[in-house]
Amino acid sequence: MPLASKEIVAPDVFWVGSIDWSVRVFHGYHTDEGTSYNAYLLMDEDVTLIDTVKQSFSQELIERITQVTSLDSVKYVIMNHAENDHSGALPYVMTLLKNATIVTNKICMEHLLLLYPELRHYPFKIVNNSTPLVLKSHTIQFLQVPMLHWPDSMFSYCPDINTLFSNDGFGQHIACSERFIDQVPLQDHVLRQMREYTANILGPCQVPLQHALKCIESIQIDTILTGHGCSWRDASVQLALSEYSIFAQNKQLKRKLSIFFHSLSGTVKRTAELLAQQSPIQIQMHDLTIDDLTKCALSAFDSEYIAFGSPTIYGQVTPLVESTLQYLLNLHLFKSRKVILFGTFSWADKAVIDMKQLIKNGGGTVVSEISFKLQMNEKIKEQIYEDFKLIF
Ligand SMILES: Cc1cc2nc3c(=O)[nH]c(=O)nc-3n(C[C@H](O)[C@H](O)[C@H](O)COP(=O)(O)O)c2cc1C
Repeated sequence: MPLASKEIVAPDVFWVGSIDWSVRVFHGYHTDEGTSYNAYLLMDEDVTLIDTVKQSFSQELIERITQVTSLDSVKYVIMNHAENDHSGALPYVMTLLKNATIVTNKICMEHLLLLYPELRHYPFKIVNNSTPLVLKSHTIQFLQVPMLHWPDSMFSYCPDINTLFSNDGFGQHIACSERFIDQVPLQDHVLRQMREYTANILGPCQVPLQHALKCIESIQIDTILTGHGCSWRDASVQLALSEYSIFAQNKQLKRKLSIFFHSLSGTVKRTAELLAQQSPIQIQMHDLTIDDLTKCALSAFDSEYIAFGSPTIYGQVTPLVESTLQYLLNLHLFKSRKVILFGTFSWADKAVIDMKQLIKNGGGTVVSEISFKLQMNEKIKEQIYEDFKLIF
């Protein structure tokens, strides 16, 4: 059966990826809506496969390729990044693509050979920004975008069709039957998923992102074909670029307060609710016993204000608060944010002290500390009121 025509995603380019409808956790990231592993086949006399899929979808990838062309006609397999969601199928695929050479950068080749030693039996062609791959009727240029989000990450760009193969760049974890954002009824939803992906995967990558945007600013892009989720074409290309540009400059911050708390018997929870009541700005509330880290990162992503609350338990902040706080710190999500800490104790406050230390180590700015013994009183309420007058 030939591949459906909707899988022609750019002139001479077929989508040959896989949709993972049921994956819900992806290296710790909660993929509530599944994801896709997008691979592409560029039809030329020198047929070129761009990226592969997760190992469990290897056979599906082969079937899709054979719906378009013979396996023997594939001459190159470009690997833009070595992580297993893009490379897992590569060892199997190479056993069947008898005439193919793996095309990638030096770091990516090193990663691939460490992950899959059997690949040493196949030819590699090492490329960089100044060594394009010249096919019979197309040229592919390579743009190294290190740390977006691994040191080996690169974009491939085909100027003949103004198409950027962006791998993890501009992606989102969504499983859907549409290939482009303009085919999806709720485009805001795709943007939200892209922000969630950005917060959780690219959080610490603002500088590499600035570099990547600089690399592509002078090239004509009609289509961005991503490694996950929906791709971008025509007018939506600008939307994708402007989303990334906003994040690269940390301009996504809004007047919003994200409150994260853990409460064993309700005191900290009641305090969180009081903060929400007093706040003159939009609130997002996260009970850490319910909300996962992925959602917490998305919430913090565009919040100018972040509040964390914990009781002192066994002489310290609770592990749940500590790990969430550390996760957000690792993703640089305290950068330029104002932080409010609140906690309760029975005999010696330590939770607020611990949280403050963590935030100080991570370069955040604490603007208010609220700590009280067992029960909130009028004096504490007054402090919150006064602090909020100054903060907001
Ligand atoms: C298992 C347990 C351990 C606790 N350990 C401490 C502690 O080490 N130091 C302290 O001052 N209070 C300790 N407390 C008291 C709590 O910090 C206090 O009751 C707090 O107000 C509880 O907040 P919550 O109602 O939001 O859970 C402990 C309470 C529990 C239940």
